[in-house]
Amino acid sequence: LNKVEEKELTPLQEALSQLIRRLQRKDPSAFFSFPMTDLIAPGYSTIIKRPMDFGAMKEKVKNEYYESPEELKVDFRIMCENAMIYNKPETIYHKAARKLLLSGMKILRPERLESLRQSIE
Ligand SMILES: CC(=O)c1cc(-c2ccccn2)c2ncccn12
Repeated sequence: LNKVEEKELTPLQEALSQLIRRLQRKDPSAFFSFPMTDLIAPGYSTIIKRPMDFGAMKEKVKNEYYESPEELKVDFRIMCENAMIYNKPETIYHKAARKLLLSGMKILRPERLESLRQSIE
């Protein structure tokens, strides 16, 4: 290990990081990379009770917050649903969120998470 203690990732952290990489490829405009601010989204913090973004998910993986891939799936769904709540249906953000949710649910489908969990037990 070099001076700055480089922590090895656990198998779960490796698997979750790979899932996030796959999910982020479905957000080419990076609409979901960073938390919303009331500056770019007026009233966001009063309307959305559980803000979530890919950066926050990566931080939770790093801090070993997630104990299973299913917990990551919950945050992913919240992130997409937040955008479909805050943004009107005709906006690019609402449409991007709906599309991202659909493609994400394929990546995170139960069978895949099952076999992933078995592979790291
Ligand atoms: C995801 C979302 O709700 C969102 C992302 C963005 C956004 C805006 C610029 C760059 C990246 N993401 C945004 N802007 C205004 C209102 C809502 N949004």
